[in-house]
Amino acid sequence: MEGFSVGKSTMKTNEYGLVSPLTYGPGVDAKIFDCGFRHPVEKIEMEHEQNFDILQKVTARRLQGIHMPLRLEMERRAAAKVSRLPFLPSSNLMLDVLTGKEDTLDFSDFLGMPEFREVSGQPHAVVELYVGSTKVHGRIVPLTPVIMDAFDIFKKLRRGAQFDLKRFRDDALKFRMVKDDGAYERVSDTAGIGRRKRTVSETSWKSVESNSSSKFTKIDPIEARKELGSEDDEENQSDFDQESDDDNDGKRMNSGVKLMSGIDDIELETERKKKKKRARTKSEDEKDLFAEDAERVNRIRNENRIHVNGTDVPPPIQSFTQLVSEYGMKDVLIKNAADVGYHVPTPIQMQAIPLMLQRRELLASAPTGSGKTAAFLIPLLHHLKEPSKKGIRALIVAPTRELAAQIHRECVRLSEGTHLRCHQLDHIGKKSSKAVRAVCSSKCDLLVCTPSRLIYLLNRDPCPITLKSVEWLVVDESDKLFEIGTTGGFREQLARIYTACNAANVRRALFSATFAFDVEQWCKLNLDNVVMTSIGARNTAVETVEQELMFVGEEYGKLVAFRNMILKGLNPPVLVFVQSKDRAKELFRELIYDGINVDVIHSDLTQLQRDNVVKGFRTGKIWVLICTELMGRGVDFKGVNLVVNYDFPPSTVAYIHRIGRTGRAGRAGKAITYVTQQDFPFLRSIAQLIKNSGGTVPDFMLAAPKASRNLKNDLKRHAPDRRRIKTDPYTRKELKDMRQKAMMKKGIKVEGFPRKKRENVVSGSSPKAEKVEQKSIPVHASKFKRKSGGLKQSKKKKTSKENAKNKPRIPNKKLGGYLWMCFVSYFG
Ligand SMILES: Nc1ncnc2c1ncn2[C@@H]1O[C@H](COP(=O)(O)OP(=O)(O)OP(=O)(O)O)[C@@H](O)[C@H]1O
Repeated sequence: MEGFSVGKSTMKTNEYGLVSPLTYGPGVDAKIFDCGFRHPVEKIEMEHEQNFDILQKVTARRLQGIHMPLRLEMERRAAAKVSRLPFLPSSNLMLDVLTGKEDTLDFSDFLGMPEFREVSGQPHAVVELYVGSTKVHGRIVPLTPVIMDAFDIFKKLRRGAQFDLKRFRDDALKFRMVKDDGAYERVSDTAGIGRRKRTVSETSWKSVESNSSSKFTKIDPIEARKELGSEDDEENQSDFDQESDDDNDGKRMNSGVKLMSGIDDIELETERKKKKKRARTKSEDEKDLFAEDAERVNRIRNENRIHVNGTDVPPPIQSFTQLVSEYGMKDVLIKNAADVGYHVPTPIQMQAIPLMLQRRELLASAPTGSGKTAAFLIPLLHHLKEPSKKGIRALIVAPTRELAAQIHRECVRLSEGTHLRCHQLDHIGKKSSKAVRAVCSSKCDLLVCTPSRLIYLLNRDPCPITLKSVEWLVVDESDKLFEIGTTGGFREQLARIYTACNAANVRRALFSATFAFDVEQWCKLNLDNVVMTSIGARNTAVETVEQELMFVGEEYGKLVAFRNMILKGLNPPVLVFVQSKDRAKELFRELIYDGINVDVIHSDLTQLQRDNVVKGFRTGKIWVLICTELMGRGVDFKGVNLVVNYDFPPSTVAYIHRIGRTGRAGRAGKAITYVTQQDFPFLRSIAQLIKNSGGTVPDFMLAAPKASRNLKNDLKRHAPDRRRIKTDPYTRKELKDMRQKAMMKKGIKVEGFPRKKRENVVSGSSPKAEKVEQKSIPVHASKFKRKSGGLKQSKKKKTSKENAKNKPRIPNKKLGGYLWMCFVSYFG
């Protein structure tokens, strides 16, 4: 690595000895090109001087990860005399721009066809370019002092390029590249432009006369070739030969001069033509190869339904072993992947892995269960290489603890034998876990966590954790983490984490099964040359799942339908989604006596209880797991056969994720969604989604009215009120509560509901608060309070007369009838 200063900034050359231009000056638009491709990698409009920094940043990034040399093309390339861009291995060359004044700008890389010019009495290879709107000439000079004259530079620059001698005839004449009489003379002297070497053409056409066709001195071509010098030299000049030959042909035709005489000359000519043909086929071959390659890449992408949006996207891989040969990945990682059962990459892995290996920032979306976890873990483990004392270098954020635990498990399996330390931030409290201690003492290379836990640590004073050495920030279920919740949501937490990862070289990758518009916009604005990749159509349900919408009438119809399904025969494991933890508990109480192994998971359970339930479900001890949205995303239970949406999902996105718990990794699965009258306003979008993914949906469902945006947003914020899941008789208290609730909903004022907080006359606090207080206050004080009678007074029994007076009317006959029906059906 060699460092040098260009203009105001200092840059380092990479292994190819390349540095991209830094100093173009305000008002010049520049495009950076990757030489393998013709798409501009970046376009920077340089309006201010600060923009140099942007260009420098972009360039620095490119130098880190790109395996191919960079090219820079002036925006006004059309104005330059270039028909085909020469491949420019510009190591050791720089462009000295001659502005006519004293100031000189330095360029280390440029594109343009050089001409020969006399600069300060010396011949130089010069290119024409623009600085701002001013046309200037740049002199190509060696960057470090080496013995290189203008011709050497010229030769080097024009390798692979067409050189138009006709066009640059004046220059060619000036530097005696052609003869005044029209015949061309080849200049192959490496010592200086003025010295000439006799060439085959020269020796053959020793005497060229404008209007004579007879006076030729015959020269032995073999001798001539000997004179010409080494074979190597000739090879180097092949392009030149070709062009000068072209021109020679033209000249000869024009002037009507016969240039050849004798068999040897003919032989020589045939040989030259053959050579020319060979050279042509070579360049054509190259072109064909490039076209073929592009076609092959497109074919692979089409076959796997890979869509990419971004510049300079590497081709997808087709096998994991390709990673070893093309990216130098350690065998152990490939072996670990094979041990886990990953032999062929899934489409998202095919494209996301090479992107991340090239340190590209990306937003990836692929169907549920398509292997996104490995798609980011494999390149992360490759980048981390081996344990380091720097601290956390890769951070993975996931919305739920269960998902974080799952990612951590997979990470541990894939990193076996690498000695990398992967941890999950799980238990934080007085008794911090081993993982937390490791994280706090920088003995962690890769950390998986939920945002809240990380924020908890970051908010501590003194902060026990640093994210300054994070090189990769991966956000799984990115659209969920971008959600703005009622209490601030994940977005704020994510923003905090994002700003805490402030290393200069940090890269970010966002993954999800669903694409959200705001995430996409954010990525475009904030990520560096982001690539967006998606598999198949965006925001669609996974195709391996058979989907069904079942109309069940009213709320109680759901339980009937579920029991019917059990009677017909259940194919466990089954996941049942309800909208809230209360409803999860209710359904659990209903099903527990039905003779099936059922359990429930929700956020009210302790961590240990949640872990045990998940474990039980994974090991097959639990057949039916009732859960909330908590398990809706990311969690990978192998072989779930059926997903039941007991409560209608709040959005199509939630639906996609919920039903994605089945039909994973190409397996088949089934999803049933119960629809009640109440769900009709939200039915249409999901019905349409099912239809689009090949499912059958009754027409009346497709014709359901469209929900307004407000209604949809409301549904996202608050789950709809649903009747309780219950078949055993209601207690008197429950009945009363239900009646009152129904009346409240209709806007009828009900006395005593919701029950007013009974205030203590003395303290002004509620009895509950008082109880807590009483525990902490001294005995004598509590005695005093009780004696004061505040509480007793409020508990004073009402007379039957008062009760009758206060008894609310029951305007809802329907509800009464329904309750009566429940009562009769249960006891009858
Ligand atoms: N290359 C592969 N070959 C075979 N199986 C794979 C491969 N990659 C991943 N899997 C398996 O596919 C299943 C789903 O993977 P993963 O959990 O990463 O999916 P996902 O795309 O993250 O899903 P979700 O969107 O639901 O989070 C896992 O059981 C995993 O072991």
